[in-house]
Order: sequence, then structure tokens, then C-alpha cells
Amino acid sequence: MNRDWIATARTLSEALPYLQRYAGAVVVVKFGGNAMGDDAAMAEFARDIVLMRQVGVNPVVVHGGGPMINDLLGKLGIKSEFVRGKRVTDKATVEVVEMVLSGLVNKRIVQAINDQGGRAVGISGKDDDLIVCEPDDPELGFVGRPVEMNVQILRDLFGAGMIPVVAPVATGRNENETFNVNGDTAAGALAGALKADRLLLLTDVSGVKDESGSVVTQLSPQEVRDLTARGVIAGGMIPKTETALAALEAGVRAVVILDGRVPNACLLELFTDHGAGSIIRSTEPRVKPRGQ
Ligand SMILES: Nc1ncnc2c1ncn2[C@@H]1O[C@H](COP(=O)(O)OP(=O)(O)O)[C@@H](O)[C@H]1O
Ligand SMILES: CC(=O)N[C@@H](CCC(=O)OP(=O)(O)O)C(=O)O
Repeated sequence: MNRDWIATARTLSEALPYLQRYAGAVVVVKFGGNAMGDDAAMAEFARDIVLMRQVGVNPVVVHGGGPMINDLLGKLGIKSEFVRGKRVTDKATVEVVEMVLSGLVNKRIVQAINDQGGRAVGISGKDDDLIVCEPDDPELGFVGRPVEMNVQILRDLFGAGMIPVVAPVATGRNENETFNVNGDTAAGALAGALKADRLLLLTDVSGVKDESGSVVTQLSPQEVRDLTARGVIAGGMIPKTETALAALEAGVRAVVILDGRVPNACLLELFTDHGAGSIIRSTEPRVKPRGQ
């Protein structure tokens, strides 16, 4: 008998307890711009999401698209800078952000999922007032801090067998306001409002690294705070870990930061003994060994 077939059958068999555990679960997946890669990688990600839905998980994809925003801003000659991992966003920038995120990036993911046989629907935080924001910090301009989440639209989409794909662009309390929301922040806010079973933050590193550059496979909120205070967690990792702590506080069971460029990263994390990346959680007992 071919060894590969035997290994495949064993992997499927090993997945049973996880398939049972996650049936009906809500899993919010943040797909970062740096994790997206080429069309083949996008198709592979889409396939994982469709498989999740097929086995009874309710996935919500919240995407980023920072590098794609940078490209268009560059072509338009608009300068852009980041403060603590968030883009300083003036009026011209927020228009480009909405165009790129709600348009190009959102529809690329929707199409990729549908091409794999899923039923994806692309929305932004503006649709049905899904994410209502207040200004995050005057220094950042039109960057939003989510203050109200109306997640019924997501539940309606789950009920209809659809996969929501959410662009992190939000509305405000006043008429005609548009806010740029960091993708991790948006994903965390939605995961918290849904009390999701898992929040997976897909990025371009294999997890949260310590001073020596090794990935820390399990972290408590206090360990995250210590690494941040020591400056080991920096740049784009700051919104991710801040999001993770806020999401746990809001009732998400666990947050995993993992490398979206690894083939089948989501499946590896959810449905195998192996796990992937760095898991951050408060008190939940360890349910499976975590290797690298
Ligand atoms: N302690 C750390 N561990 C891992 N990555 C870190 C750490 N501190 C800073 N980073 C940086 O954070 C980046 C991930 O954030 P970001 O580029 O915003 O990702 P994404 O576009 O996927 O949201 C990594 O590529 C890495 O350069
Ligand atoms: C406020 C803020 O920084 N918004 C982000 C939104 C996109 C994003 O989060 O993209 P990644 O996940 O690919 O980094 C931005 O303007 O780049």
C-alpha cells in the first residue's frame, strides 16, 4: 500500500475529535495583506475556508491589505506613515483605503472562495452598521476604534450557509463618516462580539518571537504584556497582540497568531494534533500538544 495514502488516511482519522469539537463553532480568521501571496496561495487559503464551512464550522474572514494600500498610495504620490502599527489616515488616504479594501482585496478573496465551491459574500464594517467606530487617536486622523458591533448580519449569513468576508472599513456615529480600521483590530472586535471559539491571525511570521527569535508556542496575557514592555513585541505585532488580549477579555476562547504562508495553516491549527504558531489564552486547559 502506498505510504502517502496511509498517512492521508491517518491524518483524516486524527482529525475526528477536532471535527467534532469545532462543529458549529465560530472561527474568525484575519487574513493579513502580507499573508496573501499569489493566486495559488490565495486559492489554497480559500480551500481551507470552504473545507471549514463544509465540516460545520462558521468561518468569518476579516482581511487586511496594507501592502495593496501602499501600492496605490505610492502610484498616487500620497505619503503614508505608521504609528504603533496603525496608518496615519487623512481624508485622501481614507478614500484610497476604502477603494482598495472594500473593492480590490475584498472581491479577490470572495472570488477565490467561490471558485473553490463556497458561497462567500463580501461586506465591509459599514454594511448593516456591522462596525461603528469612534476616532482612535487625534494623531491618527480617520482611524477608527470599534465601539459598537452589530453582528446579526454575520449570524444571518451563517444561517444561510454563506461565508462572510469583511473589509475593515467602518462607519461612525455621525453621518457620512468613514474610518480606516486596522484589520487585526476589526477581526478582534468581531470575534469578541461573536464570542468566537477561535480567532486566527494569519500573518507572515511563524508566531510571536522572543528575544532570541524563537517562536513562543503558548503565551498567557501576562507574558504578552511582558514581551511588549521589553520592546520584543513591536511594529505590526503590537495591534495583533493588543487585539488578542482584548478579544480574550471579551470572551473569545483563544487567539492564535500563525503564518498564513504555510500551506493549509488554518487546517493545521484547527484539525491536527500539531497546531501552529503562537496560541494566547488565559485559563483554558491545554487540549493538544503543540509542536513546531
Ligand atoms: N516579537 C515579534 N514576533 C514576531 N513578529 C514581530 C515581533 N515584533 C514585531 N514583529 C513584526 O510584526 C510583523 C507582522 O505584522 P504586520 O506586518 O502588520 O502583518 P500583517 O500584514 O500580516 O498584518 C512581522 O512581520 C514582524 O516583522
Ligand atoms: C489603521 C490601519 O492601519 N489600517 C490598515 C488597514 C489594512 C490592514 O490592517 O492591513 P494588514 O492586515 O495587511 O496590515 C492600513 O491602513 O494599512
